[in-house]
Amino acid sequence: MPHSAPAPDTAATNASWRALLHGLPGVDEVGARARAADLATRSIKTTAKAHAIDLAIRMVDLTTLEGADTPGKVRALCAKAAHPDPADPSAPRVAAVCVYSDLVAVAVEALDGTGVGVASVATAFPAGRAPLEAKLADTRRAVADGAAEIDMVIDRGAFLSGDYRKVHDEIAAVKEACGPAHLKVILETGELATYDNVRRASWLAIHAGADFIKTSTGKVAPAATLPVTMIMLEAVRDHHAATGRRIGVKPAGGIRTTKDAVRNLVLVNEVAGPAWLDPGLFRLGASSLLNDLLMQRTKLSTGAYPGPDYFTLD
Ligand SMILES: O=C[C@H](O)COP(=O)(O)O
Repeated sequence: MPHSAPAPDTAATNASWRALLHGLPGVDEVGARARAADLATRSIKTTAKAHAIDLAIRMVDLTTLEGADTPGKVRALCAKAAHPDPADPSAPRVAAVCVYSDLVAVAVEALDGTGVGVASVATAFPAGRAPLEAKLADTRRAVADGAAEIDMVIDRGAFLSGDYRKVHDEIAAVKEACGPAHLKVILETGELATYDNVRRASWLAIHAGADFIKTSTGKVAPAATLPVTMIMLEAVRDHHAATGRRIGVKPAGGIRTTKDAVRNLVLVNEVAGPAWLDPGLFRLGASSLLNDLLMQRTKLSTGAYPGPDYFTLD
């Protein structure tokens, strides 16, 4: 059954948003967990695995979002993003480096000419508790400093109170402030309580102008679980079927191993379809996944794991 419906017009009342979102089909929670678990057991052949690892590397948003981040740490991360394996130039670069907005200019300079994008979290990440004007100023600053992608958080308090119009209008305002930059909308699914809410928030974000929907900030558990990513993939699949427009998906938070990455790729292929097996439509937000992908890549090509100090720390 399609999980999409025509969006209300821009003047829609909160009641009409509520009627539409609560009119979406409910998620069978047990069935969703079982399907995601079943897909997670699929194995892939060695040749496909080499391809999957390189694709996963190209999909990584290499992330550092710590209070202790420094320009030096961001420059080191950028060097790694552009040349993940200095001993093997065939290793692909990652999609983007993701940093706080005050470090965007540092990342933009460090990545100039590399083809790696700069993404910035914004809108009072991770809690999103600030007046809209502050969120818009944060967004505009990141874009002015050169961020090509903005990762915003939704107002979970408003969403859980049923104030869907507020959530929608805030996303739409941030989208406008983004100008040419792509907008990823973080749902923080670990705070949304139910899979039905994950589906509703996905739908709301898509209709408010999201270019990507993203699971989590990485600061709240559970983060990017397979059932949640599956529900979000269903939403973008159904939106595409209804409108012809493709929205991207970004699981983020707790994705640490090649096995995690491959499971996500299987899910993408099976649920949204092969068109989404592209960094333009699927990203893996992760601070410490890249090293494992590089280790497994080296193992596949040489037959042996590199030593523990071979790759620089994520
Ligand atoms: O957006 C990405 C997340 O903040 C990264 O979370 P992680 O440190 O669990 O990989």
